[in-house]
Parts: sequence; structure tokens; C-alpha cells
Amino acid sequence: MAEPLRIALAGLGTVGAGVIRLIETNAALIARRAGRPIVITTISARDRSKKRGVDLSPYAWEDDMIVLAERPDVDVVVELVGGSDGPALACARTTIESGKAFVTANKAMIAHHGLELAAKAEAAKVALKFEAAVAGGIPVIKGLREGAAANAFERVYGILNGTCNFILSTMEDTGRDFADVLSEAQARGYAEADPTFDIEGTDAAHKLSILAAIAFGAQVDFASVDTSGIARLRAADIAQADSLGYVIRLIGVAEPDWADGQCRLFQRVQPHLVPFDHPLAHVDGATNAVVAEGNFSGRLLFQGAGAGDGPTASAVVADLIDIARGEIGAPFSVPVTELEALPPAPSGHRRGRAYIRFIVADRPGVLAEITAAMRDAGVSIESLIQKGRAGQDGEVLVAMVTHEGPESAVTEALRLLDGSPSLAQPPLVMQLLGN
Ligand SMILES: NC(=O)C1=CN([C@@H]2O[C@H](COP(=O)(O)OP(=O)(O)OC[C@H]3O[C@@H](n4cnc5c(N)ncnc54)[C@H](O)[C@@H]3O)[C@@H](O)[C@H]2O)C=CC1
Ligand SMILES: N[C@@H](CC=O)C(=O)O
Ligand code: NA
Repeated sequence: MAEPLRIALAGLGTVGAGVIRLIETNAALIARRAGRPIVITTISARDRSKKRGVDLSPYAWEDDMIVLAERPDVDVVVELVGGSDGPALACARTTIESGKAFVTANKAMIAHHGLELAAKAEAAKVALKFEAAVAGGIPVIKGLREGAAANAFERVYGILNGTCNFILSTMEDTGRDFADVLSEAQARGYAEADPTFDIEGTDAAHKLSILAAIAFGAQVDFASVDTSGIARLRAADIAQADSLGYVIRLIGVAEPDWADGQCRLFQRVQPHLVPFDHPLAHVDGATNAVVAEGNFSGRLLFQGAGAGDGPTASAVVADLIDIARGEIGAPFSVPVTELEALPPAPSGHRRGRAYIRFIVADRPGVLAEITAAMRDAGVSIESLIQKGRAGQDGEVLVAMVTHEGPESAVTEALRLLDGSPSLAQPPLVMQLLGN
């Protein structure tokens, strides 16, 4: 059998420990499939003495992950530290500049610096791989780059954050409160080191921008993802959605927009109302699901565990197997110089149905004020619910679902209501996911 592929591992947290376990457990089958053994030689983390549930004694230790990246007895560096900049980025640059392959699960870094790193990797003719960075264990990057590579994609969308999906589906099933379920997601190893990245939608936006680049041959444009998270959702929204026949899921959507004869890229992460009969409505827990609509394949659905040690390790090691087989390829499917710089598409001329929730003062005339703004802006209301008190200072929750119409009309209605003393807080808008 050929020479082993020698791995250095930086970061020994949830995913790093998972990678060690996987490589140890499946060593023989990995060697058969890769054509040569994949062996970890060197490791690095912040705290050498921390208990991680894996035996670290077989591996050489480096305190500094830059020194790790420069070691001559290493073929591939696997970065599982996290953070868009700082040591992870320095490690990536050093690894590639040293002529070694680089594998990472770090979507924040790829969303911010993926183009620079890919350009460096292409120039150095080394592999840069990040399957674990998007939708954890689901081979969605491979799916788009390889299995569905013959298609022009019309849209990609899906559930890209396991923590949010775990929170939403658990709240829906058990009625437990947000903070309690978030703590459980953290304890299970799903959440980012800073969980605001999860609940504010940033993590899903990182992943969406990477996915969009691969699907549409565009430069990664994280800054243009219109992002909102789940922090403002209340249990009452979940109950209202349920009574209307929907569940709430944080969905990322990316599609080319040809509105004015020019191609722009629309990218949005937002909680959506998903009808009970849509496949994404049945995606629970930390599961992720990505729908890719190819012009010849039709609708493809990739579903599986989006977070956690085992599934994420599975994606990391799949990248290592590719490298052991000698596959380099362009990290974003086409060379960086050929990725298009697509301008961001505004949401204004999009059409759809929306759920709009107001928390209003409990006094006469408020409902009339809201419906007048809707009328004046041309928003047609399909259903309106004012159900009980929100439980805080005499405030009431008013929720409505609109008929299909331009999103710009909803924006205009909310502008008309902006600053109204009747509104106890800014309205919450969620799109309804079409079939
Ligand atoms: N946890 C999950 O389910 C998933 C995580 N990811 C990504 O994988 C990466 C790692 O995530 P987790 O394992 O969850 O994080 P973690 O917080 O459990 O582990 C991070 C590790 O990095 C080490 N570290 C931190 N600073 C360091 C430094 N300067 N030098 C060397 N080591 C350092 C820590 O000691 C720790 O061992 C992140 O980029 C995350 O976004 C991706 C997909 C799923
Ligand atoms: N924090 C992320 C981990 C995987 O990418 C998530 O919850 O999805
Ligand atoms: Na993946």
C-alpha cells in the first residue's frame, strides 16, 4: 500500500475529537477506500491537559498551530479551531504557502476569506476543502460539485443551522422556552463558541454564501446576505403558525435574479413559515436539509445531521480521503478567476406571502391603524388573528398572513407604521415558503 497521508489536527473540541475517533475506528476501511492509510501525526489545541475522551498519547503535540502548519512531516493540516480571522486564518495561509493541503470545517473563515485562500491554493496546486463547513455531515458541497455538476441551478435553499432547528422544533414539540433549549443545544455540541452566530442567523448566512458561490459560480458574498435570526420569535408565533398549518424554520435561500436583464444574486436567511406538507417541515432537531433545483435534475433534497461530532467528522474525513486519492480540484468548483462578481439582488420586487406579527398596545383603534396602513400600501390581508394578551404590560399580539403580493408593499406598510405609539416593538416579518 502507498505511503500514509500524514495529518496534523489543530483544534480538539467537539469536531476535533470526533475526527480522531472516526480515523481510529474506521482506519482499515478508510485506507482501503483512500488507497493508503490516513494517519494523524501531530495535534494542537489551547489546553494540552484537558480531558477529551480520546487518547492523545500516540500523537506529537505542538502548542502553536503555525509551527504545526510548517512541520515537514505533515501532508495535510485540518483546522477545527474556528473564528473567521486570528489563528485559524494564519494557519490556513501558512499551510497553503508551505505547499500542504488544508481542510477545515470553518464556515466563518471560508465565508470571509475563502476566495483569497482558494486563489492561494490554486496557485500552489494544493487542495483546499471544506465539506464540513456547510450542513455538517451532509455531502452537499460534493453533491453540487460532483453529482449534480451538469446542472444550472435555479435555486438553492434549506435549513442550514442545526442549533436553530433544534431550538425551533424542540420548542414546537415540547413548549420548552428558548433559553432552556439553547443551553441543551450548546451541551450537545451543536452551537458555535459564540451562540449568537447561530441564533442571529450569521452561521446560516456563512453557509449560504459558500453554497451560493458553488451553485452559481459566483464569488462568495457573505456581506450581501440579508440576515435575520430567531431571537425575536416567541412561543406565540410558533403556536400561531401551527394554527395556520405551518411550522417555523430558519431558511436560507439563494437564487439568481434576472429582473432587469442583468443577473444579480439574491441571498437571504430568515425564519420562514413552512407548510406542513413541505419536506422541510419535517426536518427536526439538529438535522439540516438543502434543496437544490437543477435545470435537468429537478429538485434534489440533501438531508442529514447538520451539527455534532460524528457527522461533522464524517465530512472532514471524506475530504481527507479525496486528498489521499490525489483529488485537488478548484475549491469553489470553478477556478477563482472565473467566479462571477454578481451584484446583490434587492428583495423589493420579489413576490410572496408573508406572516407579519405586531405587539401592540391594548387599546381601541390599533387594529384599524394597522389595517389602514396595509390598505394604503396595497397589502392584501388573507387572515388576521388577535388572540389573547401577550402577557406583558397589557400588550396584545396581532398576527396576519398576506395574500401573495410584492414584498415592497409590505415594506411600505411597515414604513407607514414606523414610529407609531401603538406598536410596542418593531413588527416581525416572516415569508411563507412556497412549494
Ligand atoms: N460543532 C459542530 O457541530 C460543528 C462545528 N463546525 C466548525 O468546526 C470548528 C470547530 O468547532 P467545535 O469543535 O464545535 O469547536 P470547539 O470550541 O468545541 O473546539 C475548538 C478547539 O479549538 C481549540 N483552540 C481554540 N483556539 C486555539 C488556538 N489559538 N490554537 C489551537 N487551538 C485552539 C480549542 O482548544 C478547542 O480544542 C468551528 O469552525 C465550527 O464552526 C462545523 C460544523 C459543525
Ligand atoms: N453551530 C452550527 C454547527 C454546524 O455547522 C449549527 O448549529 O449548525
Ligand atoms: Na457538508
